[in-house]
Amino acid sequence: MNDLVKVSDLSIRYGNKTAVKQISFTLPAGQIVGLLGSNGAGKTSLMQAMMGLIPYQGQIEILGFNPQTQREAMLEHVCYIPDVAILPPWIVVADLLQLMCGLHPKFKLELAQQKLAQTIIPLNAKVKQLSRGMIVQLHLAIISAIDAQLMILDEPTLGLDIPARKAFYDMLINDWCSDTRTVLIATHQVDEIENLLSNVMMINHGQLVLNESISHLDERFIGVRYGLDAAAQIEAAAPLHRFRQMGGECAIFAGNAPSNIDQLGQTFRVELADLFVALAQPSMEKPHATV
Ligand SMILES: Nc1ncnc2c1ncn2[C@@H]1O[C@H](COP(=O)(O)OP(=O)(O)OP(=O)(O)O)[C@@H](O)[C@H]1O
Repeated sequence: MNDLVKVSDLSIRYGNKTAVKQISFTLPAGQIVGLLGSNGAGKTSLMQAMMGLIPYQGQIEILGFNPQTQREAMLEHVCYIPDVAILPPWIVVADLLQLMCGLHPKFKLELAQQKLAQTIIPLNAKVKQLSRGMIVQLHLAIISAIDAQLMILDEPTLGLDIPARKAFYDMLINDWCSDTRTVLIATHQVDEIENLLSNVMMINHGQLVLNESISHLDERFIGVRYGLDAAAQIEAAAPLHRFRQMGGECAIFAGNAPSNIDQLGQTFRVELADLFVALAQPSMEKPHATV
């Protein structure tokens, strides 16, 4: 498989603080990968290291380039957007497009203009005169006109309302993603991206606690809603996580579900948000959850 990203044994330190601890993973082409983790888990640090913006220990290869020593060449094929919801309010749309030509070598001005022509955004408007939804459309026109192979988005929909967030992801998937491109998205909005992702990575306290394709999650994790009569058996089977939902007790198992789980209660597919909570618990001991 064609791996666009290879990370091995990556650690990131800020003084005495270790933000990312010896993580390894690869990202093949054609994936939409969600990078999930609690506040301070290490998502931004990982992305910044991948972009060669901060020092790190270990190996990172982005499209065959070393981000530390070959950053300029790497950036011709990669697009990193720390926060797409922020554009300078004073800038005129047409000038922004021109600015982008200087900022990214693979920015296709004509393509961005075509995309904008499909919206009601006037080229002579200032960003501050646009509605939030229009600003999202402007961002999307810019992003989808970047002919990169790897897109790295850090909290792309921060501050946007629900329709604008949905529009952002719809257009990202429809207009930018392809079999040869991969996008890595760090977000806290687990629910809204669950159905878009091909893969999910979860970081907890700088460690990679999950790296899995969405299609395989069902094979690895199962949930069960159970009554009081089954509580002792569920507890004895050491679930990864237990929680209450709609007045019922629920448990999540990771590969160690009791063989008679169907008889203990009603089984269900584990949602990413619940898995996230399960794997992001303060306890670092997760005997059944392996990457
Ligand atoms: N420049 C810095 N100097 C010192 N410590 C830092 C610096 N940047 C990040 N950290 C620390 O590294 C850890 C990881 O931070 P990081 O920003 O990568 O997390 P994150 O997962 O992106 O968090 P959030 O979801 O809150 O944005 C945190 O403990 C943070 O305090």
